[in-house]
Order: sequence, then structure tokens, then C-alpha cells
Amino acid sequence: MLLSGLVKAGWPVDHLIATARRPERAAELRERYGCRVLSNAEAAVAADVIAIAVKPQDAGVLMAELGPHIPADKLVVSLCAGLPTTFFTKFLVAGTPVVRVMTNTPALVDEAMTAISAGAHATAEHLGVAEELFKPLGRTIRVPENQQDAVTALSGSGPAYFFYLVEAMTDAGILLGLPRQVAHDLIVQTAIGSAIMLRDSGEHPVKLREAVTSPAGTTISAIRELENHGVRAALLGALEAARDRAREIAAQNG
Ligand SMILES: NC(=O)C1=CN([C@@H]2O[C@H](COP(=O)(O)OP(=O)(O)OC[C@H]3O[C@@H](n4cnc5c(N)ncnc54)[C@H](O)[C@@H]3O)[C@@H](O)[C@H]2O)C=CC1
Ligand SMILES: O=C(O)[C@@H]1CCC=N1
Repeated sequence: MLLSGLVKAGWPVDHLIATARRPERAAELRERYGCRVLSNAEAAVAADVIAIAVKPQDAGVLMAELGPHIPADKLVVSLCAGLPTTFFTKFLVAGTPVVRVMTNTPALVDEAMTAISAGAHATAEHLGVAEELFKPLGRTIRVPENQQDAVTALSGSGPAYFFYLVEAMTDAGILLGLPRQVAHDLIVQTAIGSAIMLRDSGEHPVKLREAVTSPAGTTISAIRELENHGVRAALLGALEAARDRAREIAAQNG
């Protein structure tokens, strides 16, 4: 996702180096993106910024291989959900700066939300470098590292919740007798329009919802059903579960 997002956002491919475990995967990346594909050890020396974008469960094996090859003047940027920056410092030469980021899949369409935190030895300058990396992919904000598990639950996983909602509402349209494609098109454009209003109007979401909700109208009948089914409470619980899972990943890989 990161490589694809960076290339799509216009990062020059001669500034990008990818790594892969299997030669077939290396050839595929070279073919698809036109960037250099090196071994982990070679990339650690050749790159100024080393992005760790493997599953958190694979990060220990990767860091054990890579850590000793990374000179302390490089910047390590982790995209791994749950893993604190202290996880990485264990494998690195003392003093190597680590920045933790949580981005999301809209990076693939230059609309990512990326939260950036300084870990050990990371200065404002290192945060700036990470921002330059992720800004072409969408918006960036800085957060304290202790907020990253909450960020992961909210915006890291967030696209999945919206896709889930669209999927469920499309089913509801079918229940009401609409053809699947019509239901899909109606709800996708409604999602886009609503998202742009949220971003551009400056209005609170409550105000925007109230503007749709006529007295004794149709919307309030639907809202009553959502409240009856505890949808708000379900969302609070869902995000708490995602946050807890991020903590569990850290504990399991500590
Ligand atoms: N998928 C998402 O929406 C988001 C994912 N993340 C984080 O990004 C990280 C990557 O997630 P995905 O892209 O979903 O995982 P993925 O499994 O699709 O991609 C990771 C890639 O790294 C490769 N890899 C694993 N170990 C390697 C090694 N030792 N050397 C070289 N390559 C190696 C794998 O073959 C795979 O191609 C995770 O830590 C995840 O928590 C963060 C934000 C959003
Ligand atoms: O599900 C996951 O673990 C990753 C992290 C945030 C989004 N996807």
C-alpha cells in the first residue's frame, strides 16, 4: 500500500527502494513500479529513511535481520499497528531515531489520514521528514505516541467501518426493492457528498444531521431504529475493541 501510494502521489521512483523476501516478488515490484528492489541489508545502507511496513507479527524477524545494518544517522519510520517505537529501538544501534505513523488505505487515492509521532531520539526535524513522506498521500497530523493505538482504532481501521456501512446500506436498498447497482451508486455518491460536506462546510455533524431530519419525517424514523439497536454504543465498543487489539499485538510481540 505504501509503495503504491507513494508512486501514485508522484514520488519519483528513483527516490524509492523496495525490498522483498522472494525473487519473484522483487521482479513483480520492479516491473509494476519501476523502482529499485534490494535486499533488506542493502536497502538499510542505501536509503535515508527506512519504512517498516510489514505485519506487526513479522516485524521482529525483519528487525533482527535489518537492525544491525542500519547506521544511526538513518530515520526508521514504522507503520506497524500496535508496536511502540521502543520495540524498534531494541534492535537498532543506540541513538537511531524512530518515528511511528498510522496511515490508512485512502493513501491509494491521495486522501490518507496519517498520524505521526516521535519516538526515542526523533527530533522535530525527523517528524518533518516523515511529514514530507506522507503529505503527498493526504493529510497528516502529529500526535503523542501514547495516542497511536486510539488513532489506529479510529482512522487506521476507519475506512473498513465506512465500507461496512456502505455494504449494509446497499443491502437495505435491495430489501426495499432497488436493483443492487442502483443501490450501490446511490449510497456511494451519498457517502462522497456527505464526506465533502463534513470536510468543507465547517459545520458540526449534529447540525448537518439535523438539517436532513424533518419533523415527523422519514429520517427520524430511521434514526429511532438506529438508537433502538444501540448503533452508537456498538461503535464505542467496536473502537475500544480495536484499541485493545492494538495493545494486545504490542504485548504479544514485546
Ligand atoms: N492495511 C491497512 O489499512 C493498514 C496497515 N497498516 C500497517 O501496515 C503494515 C503492513 O500491513 P499490510 O500492508 O496490510 O501487510 P501486507 O502483509 O499486505 O504487506 C507486508 C509486505 O511485507 C512483506 N514482508 C514481510 N516480511 C518481510 C521481510 N522480512 N522482508 C521483506 N519484506 C517482507 C510481505 O511479503 C508483504 O508483501 C502492518 O504493520 C499494518 O499494521 C497501517 C495502516 C493501515
Ligand atoms: O487491521 C489492522 O491491523 C490494520 C491496522 C489499521 C488498519 N489495518
